[in-house]
Formats: sequence, structure tokens, C-alpha cells
Amino acid sequence: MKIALIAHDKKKDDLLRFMDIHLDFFKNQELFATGTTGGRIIEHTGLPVNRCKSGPLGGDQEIGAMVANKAIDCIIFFRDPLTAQPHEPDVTALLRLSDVYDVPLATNEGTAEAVLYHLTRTERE
Ligand SMILES: O=C(CO)COP(=O)(O)O
Repeated sequence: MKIALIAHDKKKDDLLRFMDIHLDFFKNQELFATGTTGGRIIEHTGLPVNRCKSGPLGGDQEIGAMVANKAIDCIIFFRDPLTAQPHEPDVTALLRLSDVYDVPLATNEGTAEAVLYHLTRTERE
């Protein structure tokens, strides 16, 4: 499965912790990420990650283009709801495209848990 991973700065440690918990799942997937998030994941887990540009420099839009081309199956995006982002329009556009193409997108850890639970079950079937 092709999974996109994104985290705003204050949520990056949370994403790495989440990945540690679910490492057995993530090591069997093809991973994509925005630039800085991807760098942190590679450094922390050693897993291969296809890195896009950093979010503020167009990375969310790159992931959005992959969604539009049906090249992403699921997005886990740990958003920071308490900090203004200079590239908020890009974030909104990515959320919109995930709705257009019906791609599961988890914006917090609780939803990510639920999505992974579903994906691991459907993978086994
Ligand atoms: O800003 C982001 C998503 O909107 C994340 O980008 P980075 O992974 O480059 O920090």
C-alpha cells in the first residue's frame, strides 16, 4: 500500500512515536512523506521513504498530485490545530483532494489508529 505521512513541526515527535508502535505495519508499506517529516522518519526508523518537498515549499501539493493520479492509498497527516501555517491553502487543497478521490486521510492520532486497524484487517483478508 502507498501511504503518505505528514506532520506539522509540533506533531512530528507524535508521528514518530505512532510509527514506532506500528512499525510492523509500516515496514511492509511503500512510504511517501513531505520533506522534513520524511527526513525525520528515515533518521528515526531507518525505513525507506520517498520524500517530496517540504510542506511550506509545495510538499503538500506534491502529495495532492499523487492523490489525483491515484498513486496514494492513505494519508496520515498529524496536523497542528494550534499553530497558523503559512501554507494553509495547500493543506486545505490536500484535504479537499482526499475527499474528491475518496482517499482515507487521518488528521489526528485517534483517527490514524482507526484507519490502521481497518487497513491491517483488510490486508489480512
Ligand atoms: O508542513 C507540512 C505539512 O503541511 C509538513 O512539511 P514538512 O514535513 O516538510 O515539515
